[in-house]
Amino acid sequence: MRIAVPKEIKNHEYRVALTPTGARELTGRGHQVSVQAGAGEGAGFADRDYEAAGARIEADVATLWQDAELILKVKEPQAEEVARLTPQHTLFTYLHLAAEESLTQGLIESGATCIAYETITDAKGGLPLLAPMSTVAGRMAVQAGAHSLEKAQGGAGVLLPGVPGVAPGKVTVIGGGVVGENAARMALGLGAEVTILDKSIARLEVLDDRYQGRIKTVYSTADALDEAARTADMIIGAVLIPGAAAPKLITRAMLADMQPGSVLVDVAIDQGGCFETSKPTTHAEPTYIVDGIVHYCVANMPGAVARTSTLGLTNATLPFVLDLADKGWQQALRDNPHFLPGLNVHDGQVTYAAVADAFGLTSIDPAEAVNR
Ligand SMILES: NC(=O)C1=CN([C@@H]2O[C@H](COP(=O)(O)OP(=O)(O)OC[C@H]3O[C@@H](n4cnc5c(N)ncnc54)[C@H](O)[C@@H]3O)[C@@H](O)[C@H]2O)C=CC1
Ligand SMILES: CC(=O)C(=O)O
Ligand SMILES: [Mg+2]
Repeated sequence: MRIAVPKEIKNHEYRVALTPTGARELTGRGHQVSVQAGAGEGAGFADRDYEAAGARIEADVATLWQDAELILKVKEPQAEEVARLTPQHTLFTYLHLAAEESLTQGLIESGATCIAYETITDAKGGLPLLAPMSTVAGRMAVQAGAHSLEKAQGGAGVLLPGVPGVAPGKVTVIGGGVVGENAARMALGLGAEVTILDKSIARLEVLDDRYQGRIKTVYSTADALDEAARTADMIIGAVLIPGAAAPKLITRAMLADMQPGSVLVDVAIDQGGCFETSKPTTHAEPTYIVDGIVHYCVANMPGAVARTSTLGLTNATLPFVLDLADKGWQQALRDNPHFLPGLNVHDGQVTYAAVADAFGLTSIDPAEAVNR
């Protein structure tokens, strides 16, 4: 198979979808790997490292895309990348389509086969290609939020651990999955008072057992959200309904109940965000203020720690990449029921129901697409 690895072009995105180690696995099986010149630089991989792994370096981005069958990326395609997609391409990357109607439309019109990392499942009910980046983003959320609490950033001037004689700051995490647990762990490590809200009792049981009362667990209701708004110095949004647009859990009206200079960190922004006042920001300008509340809404948080993130992400994606290369997308998805829900768009049709629902489109069953 002819495989292409473009250089990521989203703002301050330094990850790359394939390491030289991964390239060596692919070329060793007889596949042709072309890597855009400089694609690995931000993650610490030089062109010569890919060449040593048997890959070709391609300087011309148009040629790279035109020659490829399988395109490996990290972030959802940007407009100029969507324009390069054709029916010959299988695209494997994060897509987060429910948050972006124009991207969804662009992929439909491209005719390409588009498989999302974030909707692939595992036998334990998890999302194994989202989890490593959720771990990174959860861990970063507290450091981003703590910085945002400083006065120079518009924050309330609260130091999360407090000092002897001064109580620690309060952090509430909404959604106790991978992002939420990792954020809570970091906040706990900093000495903050930490509460996790979740709709899943089973998940709250796991967290309660794991942290033995050091983290408060609360069933997520409108009352619990009101209480969080009134009391928390920092609220971290970490909910997910796989593939779907995030529910808006903190409304603009609720900002009036928050202490001025409190911080909202919306990690769920890649699925549209779980605060009404959230809008995607970039690492170049990560925060903005609404009604005195600092908002941090970077949609590619792991891109800032590209070395760690690239290694973590590609450990998880490589087995799926090898399957796509060896078998082609149809057979690979037919053979693995957990790979199948990764298919989001094929041949002009949406194949993931929650994405279609977000925009009032119709979808077809991915099983129908792979058996055509
Ligand atoms: N901004 C960024 O750079 C990144 C964002 N993310 C995003 O973070 C979000 C969370 O991801 P994960 O932690 O991996 O998901 P997860 O599936 O592990 O956890 C989500 C949790 O939210 C809970 N939940 C769902 N609806 C809820 C509600 N109404 N109230 C309270 N809890 C609710 C679920 O029960 C689950 O425990 C996703 O949107 C993901 O795409 C992940 C990585 C990077
Ligand atoms: C999951 C995601 O959006 C990211 O890693 O950028
Ligand atoms: Mg996005």
